[in-house]
Amino acid sequence: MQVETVTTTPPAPSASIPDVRLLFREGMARLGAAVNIVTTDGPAGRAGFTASAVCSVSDTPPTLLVCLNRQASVYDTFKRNGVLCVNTLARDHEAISRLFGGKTPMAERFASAGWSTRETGAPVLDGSVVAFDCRVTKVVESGTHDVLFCNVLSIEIDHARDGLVYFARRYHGLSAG
Ligand SMILES: NC(=O)c1ccc[n+]([C@@H]2O[C@H](COP(=O)([O-])OP(=O)(O)OC[C@H]3O[C@@H](n4cnc5c(N)ncnc54)[C@H](O)[C@@H]3O)[C@@H](O)[C@H]2O)c1
Ligand SMILES: Cc1cc2c(cc1C)N(C[C@H](O)[C@H](O)[C@H](O)COP(=O)(O)O)c1[nH]c(=O)[nH]c(=O)c1N2
Repeated sequence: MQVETVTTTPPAPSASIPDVRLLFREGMARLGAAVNIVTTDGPAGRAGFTASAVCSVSDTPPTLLVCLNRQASVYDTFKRNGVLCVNTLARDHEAISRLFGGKTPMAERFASAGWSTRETGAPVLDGSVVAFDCRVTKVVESGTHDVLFCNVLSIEIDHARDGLVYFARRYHGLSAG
């Protein structure tokens, strides 16, 4: 896999940083976001985690980004495989979001649902609202996270599925109709 990596310098440690961190999280808790299971498979094996830090970058070429904490257990697997699928969750997917967002063993996470594959081999979740099958083309390190820029190779949409958002540290359903 050939990816460009850009590194930013983190701010110098300061006694006030823990307060800023808590305030930042408090603020971000009020910025509602779709919930996704981001998966990968390949030479490094299969892995997946719950992610709300996912967003559109460009439609030409179709590009989205995913922010992944470098301390996450799945980090090395994603880094080595270089492919991923963003599976956007539906209203009835709260339990699987909790499984992939906790310290659950990987086999148990994947045993909880049905999966298929498209171009990259990354697992596509049965019943997702939309699934974006992607190749990672660029990685930017920023603070505790890597920002993964992803070229979207194929998209599967289910227009009938209700959505799921995470707001104020709770899950909320969204009507599709
Ligand atoms: N972007 C992320 O890495 C991210 C996002 C959501 C939740 N989480 C993790 O899930 C757990 C529960 O989160 P919660 O939302 O219920 O409460 P929380 O108070 O830990 O987080 C509130 C909000 O802050 C942001 N946030 C949390 N941790 C972050 C991190 N390490 N880096 C950047 N942004 C972060 C997210 O937008 C989150 O919804 C925590 O362990 C949290 O770290 C991580
Ligand atoms: C609603 C919600 C949203 C997110 C997360 C959690 C939850 C509950 N987590 C945390 C991530 O899912 C978690 O670190 C791992 O799946 C479990 O940790 P380990 O895999 O055991 O390290 C998370 N992590 C991350 O690196 N980027 C993200 O965007 C998010 N978003």
